Amino acid sequence: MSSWSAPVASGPVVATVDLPGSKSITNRALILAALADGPSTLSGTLRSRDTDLMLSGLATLGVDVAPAPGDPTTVHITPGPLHGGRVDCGLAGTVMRFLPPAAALASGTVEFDGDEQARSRPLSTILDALRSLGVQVDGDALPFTVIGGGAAAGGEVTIDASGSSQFVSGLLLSAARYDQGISISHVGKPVPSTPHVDMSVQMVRTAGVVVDTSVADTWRVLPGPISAVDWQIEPDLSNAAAFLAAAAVTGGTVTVPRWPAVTTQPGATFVDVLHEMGCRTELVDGSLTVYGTERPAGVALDLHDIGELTPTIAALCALADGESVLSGIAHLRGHETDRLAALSTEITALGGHCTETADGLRIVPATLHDGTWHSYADHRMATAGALIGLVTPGVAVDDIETTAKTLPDFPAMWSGLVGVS
Ligand SMILES: O=C(O)C1=C[C@@H](OP(=O)(O)O)[C@@H](O)[C@H](O)C1
Ligand SMILES: C=C(OP(=O)(O)O)C(=O)O
Repeated sequence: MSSWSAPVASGPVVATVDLPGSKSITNRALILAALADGPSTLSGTLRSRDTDLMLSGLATLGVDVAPAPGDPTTVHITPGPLHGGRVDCGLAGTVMRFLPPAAALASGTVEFDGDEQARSRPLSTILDALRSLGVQVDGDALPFTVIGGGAAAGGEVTIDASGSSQFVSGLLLSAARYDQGISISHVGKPVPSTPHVDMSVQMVRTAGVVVDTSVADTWRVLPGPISAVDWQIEPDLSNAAAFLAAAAVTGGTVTVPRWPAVTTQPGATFVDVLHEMGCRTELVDGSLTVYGTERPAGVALDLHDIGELTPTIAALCALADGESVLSGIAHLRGHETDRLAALSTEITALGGHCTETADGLRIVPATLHDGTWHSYADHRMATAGALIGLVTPGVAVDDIETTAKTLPDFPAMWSGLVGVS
């Protein structure tokens, strides 16, 4: 496994970083385009491991996927009759949870598998939901099989989506194409990452689908066509977080252009986190600029809605000038890796104090030292290690290549922050 010496900033980082498309928006747009009533074009498409797995999965099932010559971020999607095939989900939650409800509409058997590490990610909630909606599914985790009958009944289903918002989103995205639509009711502890559910609702509505959300924790999707839409994908604001954090830990200035004025991306909330830590931000002409302080302040934050930002925020907390408590994120144990265990192990190994609580982390800053930061095949663990290494000489991040899950250019972009090419 590779070892990447994290670049060290010799002073405040001053940079402008233009981020590629959002993983979450790209993979939703791809499902909707594949099930639409005509061809669609995606512009600003993220091309990364997670989104390329979605493109390949759809192509395997009979969708015509055509990147524009010379511009891989413009992708033409022409729906076709779906048939059976083998889908590799890698470690992508959006592929393993969004594609099975679409596969249920195929004529044929669709076999799903993924990385070894993906086999322990929670899936039974959505597979049980499909079974109760009239779909034949063998298995409760990867690998599993969906035996598509060319159509699916749909109807009402009650699920406990407290383990992942993606269970709700996966059903929402394909629901209109089920004979009776799907009415999803959630019963259990609160659904995490609700901005991601809002993103799904907003995008299916943009595609002309009727969704009734007037009852709390219930999403009633009426049956009907999904309209073809030419999707313009926003930059990935969750990937932006690590770069903005570079300003926070070096007292620098980082600007991200094309920052959407209105968005459902949870990454937008990172601005509030930075304010809480003592940074200043400014949105001018569509560009967001963060002005860092010398040392961010410790914080007490409930991250239930923005769990995917936790590795970046935890790294900031390890470099802060006071204790932090991050809560509401028990579900992160089912992310790419058990992120609570991984963060506490790695921060502690570099001399910090980070302990797991029942639903989060307690981080007491200490002077960090050199050492190896392990990534656990988790892109956001890798970027968190890079952030700590930016101000801690001698940090080597193993498997930095895992950032290709959502940002293949991360090592070069990060080195660019300190002027190393
Ligand atoms: O729907 C999505 O695009 C996502 C939903 C969230 O999943 P969880 O609700 O499982 O945290 C988030 O963490 C993930 O990175 C992307
Ligand atoms: C949790 C994440 O990914 P996934 O879509 O694989 O769940 C993430 O990107 O932080």
